[in-house]
Amino acid sequence: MIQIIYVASPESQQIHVWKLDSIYGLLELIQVIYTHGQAQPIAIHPNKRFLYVGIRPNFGITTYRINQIGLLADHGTIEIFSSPTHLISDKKGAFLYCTSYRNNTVSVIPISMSGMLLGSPIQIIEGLLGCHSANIDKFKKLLWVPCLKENAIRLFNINSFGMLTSYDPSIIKINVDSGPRHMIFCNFDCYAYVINELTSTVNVIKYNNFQKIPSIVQTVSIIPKNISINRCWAADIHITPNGRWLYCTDRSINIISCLEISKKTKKLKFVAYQLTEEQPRGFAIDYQGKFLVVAGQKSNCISLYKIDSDNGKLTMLSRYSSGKGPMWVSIMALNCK
Ligand SMILES: O=C1O[C@H](COP(=O)(O)O)[C@@H](O)[C@H](O)[C@H]1O
Repeated sequence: MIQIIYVASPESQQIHVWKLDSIYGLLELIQVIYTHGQAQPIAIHPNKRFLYVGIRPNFGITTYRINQIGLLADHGTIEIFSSPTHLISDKKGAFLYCTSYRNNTVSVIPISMSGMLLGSPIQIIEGLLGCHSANIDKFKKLLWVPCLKENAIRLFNINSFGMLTSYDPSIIKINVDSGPRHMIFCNFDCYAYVINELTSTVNVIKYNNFQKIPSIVQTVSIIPKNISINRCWAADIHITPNGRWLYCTDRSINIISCLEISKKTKKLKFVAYQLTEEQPRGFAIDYQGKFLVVAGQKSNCISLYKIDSDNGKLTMLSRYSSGKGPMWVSIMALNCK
């Protein structure tokens, strides 16, 4: 399995394309792209032939064609009306959802059969205060939008035209002053994990396809007990494909924390932490759950770690300079669906 890592660096307006050598635990730089502005959020089409990146200050989304070895070719940029913070496509790759923290909006952008973005958004949901990401659950029917400034997750039905309508209930309240930011879903059961930027905690949420009200079943800190912290500043959250290990970053003390997901209850237990790159805003886990790549927005480097599948511990394998202000990491396996 050949895996390619894409790292967006807004300050140097670059995307660095790395090839993972899983035998020797190394990354090989195979391409550097100069973007049409400060590149931040990345999303990859489910067919793995297109990569989308949000740019600013001239708000836009650039489409790159991905060739058979993972290299990118510019396929044009559409203008959008808000600062892109997060991108995600629906599971069929027919619609792209662009979340804007600064403009409090989620925009719905249609994707053509060929993977090109079809111009202006067909819908813009406004008034989502500090919305930081848009996430689609395992039933592929709901869009979950953590709104940092509302301490809530807004829920939307995704209809067959990709358009959004308020779900009932329309909102999941999170603890006051938490600042929900990013989230991830368990692949095997109806559980969601939300990282809260302002308290560096994770909420475990149980949901169901027919049960209307998702419920918070646990809130756990990602900060080690032996570390005193003046300010919480959590960022990203990801789970290994086997659903056993959950990782989160905090940018104030530059750590990656590992929490174990109980097979039975799906609740979390803090296991270990790893000092890492300075201001680790984005990271990704590879398709086999063996490697983790984290970007340091202030260190201008990325680190490659090996994941110990038995205890979740991380071992640093190698480290690389990767643009200026690297902050988004996406990993794609070239030859697997
Ligand atoms: O995590 C954060 O993200 C927000 C939104 O990112 P942006 O680049 O779209 O503004 C950022 O404003 C905030 O400072 C940071 O903590």
